[in-house]
Amino acid sequence: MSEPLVADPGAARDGGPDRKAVEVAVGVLVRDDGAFLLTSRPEGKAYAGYWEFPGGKLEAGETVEQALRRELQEEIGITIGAVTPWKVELVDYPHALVRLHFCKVFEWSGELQMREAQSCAWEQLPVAVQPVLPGTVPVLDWFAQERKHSGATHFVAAYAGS
Ligand SMILES: Nc1nc2c([nH]c(=O)n2[C@@H]2O[C@H](COP(=O)(O)OP(=O)(O)OP(=O)(O)O)[C@@H](O)[C@H]2O)c(=O)[nH]1
Repeated sequence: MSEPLVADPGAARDGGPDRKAVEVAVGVLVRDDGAFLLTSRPEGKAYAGYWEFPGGKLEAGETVEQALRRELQEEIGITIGAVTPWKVELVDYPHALVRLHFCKVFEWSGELQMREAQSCAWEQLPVAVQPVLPGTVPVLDWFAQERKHSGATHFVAAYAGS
């Protein structure tokens, strides 16, 4: 009998026995005109300068909704209303295996304040800011499907090296 290629298929799917997925709550804020909010990752974090949807890791004992409320208050200074779970995506980065819980948010109060010195942009498809974080790209595809948008969803920076 041949050896199984994978001793624990579940572990392999999650990136290996030592790689437990980090749960992340991500907020997709959508304005009445359909524009959605992207923020740039602050200096000092992995993928600094890449554009993403605001959010962050769940702390011990938190639900996705609780984490999202806390993160959006901490990072961009707003108090969110109802949270609508949208999609869940597992992304295997060199620095981490993350499970992204994308939630739509249509109501919030307070002025946007970039408390971690990020930049922010209200975007439509195709997204004008770049580079976009790899884990963000599928979200743009989901928007494209919902909105029957064809063509590019974002732009990829040309190689600037010599
Ligand atoms: N917030 C956010 N994180 C994302 C997105 N897409 C994506 O792959 N990620 C990944 O999910 C993880 C979120 O971690 P984070 O660093 O933003 O969370 P955090 O604020 O709790 O971080 P900290 O503990 O370093 O302060 C990162 O590995 C990030 O690369 C996204 O659209 N938004």
